[in-house]
Amino acid sequence: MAKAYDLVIIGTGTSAMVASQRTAAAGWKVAVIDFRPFGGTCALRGCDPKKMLIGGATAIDHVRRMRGKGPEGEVRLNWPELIAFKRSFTDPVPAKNEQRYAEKGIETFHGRARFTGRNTVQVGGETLEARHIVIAAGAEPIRLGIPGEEHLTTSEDFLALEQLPKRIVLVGGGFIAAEFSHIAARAGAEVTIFQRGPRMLPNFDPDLVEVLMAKFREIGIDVNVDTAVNAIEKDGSGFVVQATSDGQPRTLKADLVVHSAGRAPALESLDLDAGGLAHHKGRLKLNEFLQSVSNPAVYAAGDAAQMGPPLTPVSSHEAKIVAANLLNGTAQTPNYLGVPSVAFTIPPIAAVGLSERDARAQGLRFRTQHQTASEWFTARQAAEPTYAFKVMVEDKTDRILGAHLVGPHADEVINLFALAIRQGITAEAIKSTMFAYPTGASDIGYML
Ligand SMILES: Cc1cc2nc3c(=O)[nH]c(=O)nc-3n(C[C@H](O)[C@H](O)[C@H](O)COP(=O)(O)OP(=O)(O)OC[C@H]3O[C@@H](n4cnc5c(N)ncnc54)[C@H](O)[C@@H]3O)c2cc1C
Ligand SMILES: NC(=O)c1ccc[n+]([C@@H]2O[C@H](COP(=O)([O-])OP(=O)(O)OC[C@H]3O[C@@H](n4cnc5c(N)ncnc54)[C@H](O)[C@@H]3O)[C@@H](O)[C@H]2O)c1
Repeated sequence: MAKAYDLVIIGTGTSAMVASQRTAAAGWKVAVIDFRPFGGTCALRGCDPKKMLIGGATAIDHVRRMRGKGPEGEVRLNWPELIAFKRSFTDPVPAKNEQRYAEKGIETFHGRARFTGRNTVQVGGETLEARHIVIAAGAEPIRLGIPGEEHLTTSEDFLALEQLPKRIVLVGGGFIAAEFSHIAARAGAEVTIFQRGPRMLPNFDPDLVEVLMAKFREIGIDVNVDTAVNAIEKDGSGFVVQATSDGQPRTLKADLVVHSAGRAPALESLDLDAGGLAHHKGRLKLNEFLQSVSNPAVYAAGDAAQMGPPLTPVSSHEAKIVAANLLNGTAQTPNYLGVPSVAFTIPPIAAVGLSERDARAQGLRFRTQHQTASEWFTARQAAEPTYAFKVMVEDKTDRILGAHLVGPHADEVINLFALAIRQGITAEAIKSTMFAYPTGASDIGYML
């Protein structure tokens, strides 16, 4: 006999938590399913544990930058201690999550879910039948289709390493490669990045990435762009990485090879066809309401939906939209205006709104403030010369079209630009705002 629900959600990450709580609060009978410990990527295997490691590495980096300016003596990162500190946060997450679901009357199932019909999913030996199903299954590392890819360490495994090996190769040059390389280099590893694309961090402003690349060089990260990894071979206790760089073969020995070559919606095991769910090239076909185009009972949110950028605040926003559409009728669409993104390198790089290239491609008329600001107080007091910005303001409306920052506090200051872009606050209004001094935000007036 199938168990009956108003809503079954596949996943227990950010999207699932938000959607389940809102619908349960409205009196719906809700169940969530996960085959991993409850809590999802951000809290257990992504943003939060990563930020804890970045915190340790940042402390080391700050002391090193201040050498000869007060702080004295050698500091080094004790990796096992840092990982233990990270675990003090991550270990309690699954039990806390289970408790939150229980308190809200949301039923929980452990196991891999798959569709067996348009309104049914199976988990373990049980069949759950629901008026609606939300796919909040997140993303997983893409398959590279290269020999030896089974030797790759995932981002999940990297964040749980009890010891940090000496020679580390990162395959790919986006968010994960940038962040992990900055952590590992501060911890004393020899780090090499093989990035297939022509530059690192393609989601960020090229001029600011160029400023940040000086930091990669300074801390000894060997960045190879236009370099694709073709094969990974086992070599004793280590590996040999085979790559092609500008058409030339390249070989490198490593103790650890990390997958940082992209993630895609985790849909493979769901049996989408059994659920009557249209899909194309590994993506669900959804309408603007985040609803399946072929089965209106099913919605998706977060990384599994891949409608907006695969970031935690987007997952949360989409889950709110899905919950509203379920509860009040399908009418709301997600709004991706002013979604900030940060790569937590040390220092961080951040972006919100349009890139300069997209603003030009759209034929917009705007002024650009772009400067390397190593001599500004914010940079000097932190002994961090990596400090630059690019901000575009539309001529006609005085609205901010895009803001791009690299340097101390970029990860926090970008939020003020996000607020301005999303709420339509003009450059003049920001300039007339008083910001506490001396803070990262007190530089904003000079960036406009
Ligand atoms: C290393 C790393 C660092 C990141 N750092 C940041 C950051 O700093 N800031 C930021 O905004 N974003 C960051 N992200 C992205 C962010 O973690 C995701 O966008 C977000 O967690 C997605 O949430 P979600 O609810 O859509 O999916 P998830 O949190 O991934 O939840 C999906 C859940 O579904 C489960 N599941 C999958 N398939 C099935 C199935 N068939 N049956 C049952 N359960 C299933 C999975 O086990 C998982 O627990 C990072 C990602 C990674 C990998
Ligand atoms: N701070 C954050 O917000 C944060 C941090 C980590 C991850 N994430 C999320 O997780 C997702 C995945 O991160 P990611 O860094 O794995 O992917 P990414 O999409 O940021 O970068 C992947 C890069 O790998 C390269 N690549 C692909 N195949 C390759 C190969 N065979 N050899 C060499 N290079 C190859 C691509 O050129 C691409 O630039 C991101 O899209 C992001 O949304 C976010």
